[in-house]
Amino acid sequence: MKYFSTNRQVPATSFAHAVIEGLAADKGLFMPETIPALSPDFFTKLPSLSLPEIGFEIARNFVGDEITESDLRQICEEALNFEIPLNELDAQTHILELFHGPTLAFKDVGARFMSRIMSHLLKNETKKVIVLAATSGDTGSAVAQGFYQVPGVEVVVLYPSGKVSQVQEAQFCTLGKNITALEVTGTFDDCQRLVKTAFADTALREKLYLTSANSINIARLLPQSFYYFYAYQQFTKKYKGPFVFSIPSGNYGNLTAGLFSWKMGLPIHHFVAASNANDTVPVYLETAHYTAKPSVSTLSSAMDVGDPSNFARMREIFGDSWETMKQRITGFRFSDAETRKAIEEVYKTYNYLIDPHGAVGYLALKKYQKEAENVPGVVLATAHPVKFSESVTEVTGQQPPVPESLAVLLDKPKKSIPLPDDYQLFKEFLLSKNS
Ligand SMILES: N[C@@H](CCOP(=O)(O)O)C(=O)O
Repeated sequence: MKYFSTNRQVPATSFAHAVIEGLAADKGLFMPETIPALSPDFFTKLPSLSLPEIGFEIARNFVGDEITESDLRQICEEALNFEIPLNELDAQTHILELFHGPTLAFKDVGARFMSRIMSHLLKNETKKVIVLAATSGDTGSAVAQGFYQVPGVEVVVLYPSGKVSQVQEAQFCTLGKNITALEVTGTFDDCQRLVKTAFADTALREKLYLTSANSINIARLLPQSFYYFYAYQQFTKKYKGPFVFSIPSGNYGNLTAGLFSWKMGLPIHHFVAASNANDTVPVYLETAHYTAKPSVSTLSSAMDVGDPSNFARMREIFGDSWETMKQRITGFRFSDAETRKAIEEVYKTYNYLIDPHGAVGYLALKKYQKEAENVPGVVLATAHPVKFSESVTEVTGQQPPVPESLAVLLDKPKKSIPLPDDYQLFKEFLLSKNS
């Protein structure tokens, strides 16, 4: 399988090269030349496959012979070693709990898979690799955890100062060793821009071995498709007929991974893109105009993205046709006041604590069911409520229990380096890592 850049200014390349490069030199995102339709045989055996087996069956189509089957199987087994239960609130409302991994967010799936793939591909590399991750909260935690103490790898996490939760900050600012957190004066989009500028800086890349751990990296994105199959498997054990996925969206990696699953043949009826005030994609779906805008701070802060990277991949999937995209995806936006009300409603109706991102997903599902079609839906619950304890407790009066592993981090001193939103300063910092 070859991978091309969405900007089409560089030649198509191998899986290994696309993963190690992260972002193409022309600032495009790597896409597989085809998204293969999975065989009827795969769908026949899907009901009895475990999550790691699903991961292996999917990944082998994208990896080809660049990693042996036994190594790929082992990577899937190690990376996907936690539960992703589908919780039924009622027949119309299902919650896919993606937050049972080590950092309590859906990013654990992608980051654990990617860190193992990268370690495998780089096992004979002698140069130090610098993994860059821009984060609005969850990616930083999962990537830091995934690469912590991996020999030969330095992780640099850029996050917007004051715009992530206390728990998220503790997860990537207390580890030390090969993990450095840069606290940027700016927004997530500023962090993402700094990272993308570094990738396009050929002089810098001649000196440093850089790669990306955001969903711009195909090895971070691909595993996010695994759980759509897993959710489908669980859902269809009990229900027949069409259902939709409602996806809390920021950088749109999660929704793009869902589109990959659909292209691979998973019968997903429709996608609901659930957004907060950072509604660039819902506005596009309504108007056919994509206009990146500065992100604004909201309660669902991990989704505070004004210029989502994966929109370039979404465009590719739909052949740049707005009409076709809009037939498959409906976008909604919700305010913080609505999000708070949804957290309260879910708690009072179902005795279930949902975090602000899941709450936006819940709202979008309910709106879709009311305004478009009343089919059952699966909301992707992207983060554990304890990661957003402040708002969940304030609204419900219930404090989500703090797992022991997290309590330990919360007691540790925060280590971060302040960084103005200035590319030259960022570059100097990166160069200093080379010494
Ligand atoms: N919501 C993200 C922002 C980065 O998204 P990614 O999926 O591209 O890594 C976060 O929590 O950091």
